[in-house]
Amino acid sequence: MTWRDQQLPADHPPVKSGAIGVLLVNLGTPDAAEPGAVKRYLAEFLSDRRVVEIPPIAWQPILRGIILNTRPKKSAHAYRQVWTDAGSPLAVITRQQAEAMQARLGNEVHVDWAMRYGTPSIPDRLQALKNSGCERILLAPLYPQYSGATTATVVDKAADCLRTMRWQPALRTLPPYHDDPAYIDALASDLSKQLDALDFEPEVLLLSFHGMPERTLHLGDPYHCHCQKTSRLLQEKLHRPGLKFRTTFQSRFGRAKWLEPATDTVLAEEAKAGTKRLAIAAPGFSADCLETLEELAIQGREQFTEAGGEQFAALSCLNASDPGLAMLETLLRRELSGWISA
Ligand SMILES: C=CC1=C(C)c2cc3[nH]c(cc4nc(cc5[nH]c(cc1n2)c(C)c5CCC(=O)O)C(CCC(=O)O)=C4C)c(C)c3C=C
Ligand SMILES: [Fe+2]
Ligand SMILES: [Fe+2]
Repeated sequence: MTWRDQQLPADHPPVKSGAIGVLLVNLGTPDAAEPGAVKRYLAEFLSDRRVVEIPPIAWQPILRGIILNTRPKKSAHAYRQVWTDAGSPLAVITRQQAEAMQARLGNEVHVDWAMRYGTPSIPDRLQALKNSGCERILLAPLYPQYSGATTATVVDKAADCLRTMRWQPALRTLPPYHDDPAYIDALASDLSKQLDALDFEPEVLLLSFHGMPERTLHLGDPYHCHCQKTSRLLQEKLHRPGLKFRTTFQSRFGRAKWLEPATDTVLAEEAKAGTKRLAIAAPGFSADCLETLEELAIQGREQFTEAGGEQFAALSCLNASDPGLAMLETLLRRELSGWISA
């Protein structure tokens, strides 16, 4: 019997110790493609002050009075276009990534996954890792480019959860990896393969990142710079002299000015300027989701072809592809060094 066991009351749950946990986290998604579930998800997501930086006294009446009464129906329709038998693509792919990391990293670590908004929640999975004996946890927000609205809010949520624990696990976080050679190489190899497999040769490749209010750039958020750097490094690595690259920002939300140029504007602009063949990739998304499968692959195609474009392809995200998983393993092992054997 160890010293610690001796301190526990007889009815205390068993305490295992010394394990290492990894928690992969992505943005979150509704539990079902129906308005009620979308409303619950949007209420949590859009109430996060890291996401909408308007004082709650001004924002909450707009959110509760207008947005949550109109957007869920429209968004649920969009979700239905991409929903799978196993659920929302973002959750399905994140789970696949976690299962693959468990197989690659072996029994020395427990790998789990969570969603920042919706389920499975960060507190729920952090507590589960702790209950399974993890005294050290690597928190991995799956956002290559840092922003307050994504990476930071994951860390905030984990910290809120740790605040409730008497006996906290030690926490490490995965840094942004927008310029990491492992990430750029994985994207270049995966996108090259997809480009070579197309039945047409694109004249233009759009690199579309999720947008943010432009104001966040002036307030010092590095997101825009991280996106531009990823884009530059990826173009260099892909090395396709005949291909024109453009970096754009998608998914504008609300009335404020967002980062430009906007993906939908550029799609129409390119087609009107005579581009007939175009491909689009979304390097900032580690998993395909509503924003890539519906907004880019479905709406983007319509925007391009209605403006005169002829051939269009939306390329997949890294998802659970071999290059994507190898990259994730490299990044995680680097952060786990000293915690697990090499
Ligand atoms: C890659 C990073 C993301 C950033 C940065 C980001 C910022 C951001 N998003 C909204 C509003 C919405 N985003 C929505 C969906 C969504 N956003 C991201 C990623 C980033 N968002 C992902 C991966 C997804 C897809 C989720 C899924 O279920 O597949 C939505 C919901 C859908 C809809 O109703 O359109 C909203 C709303 C804001 C305001 C914002 C600003 C900082
Ligand atoms: Fe978003
Ligand atoms: Fe969208």
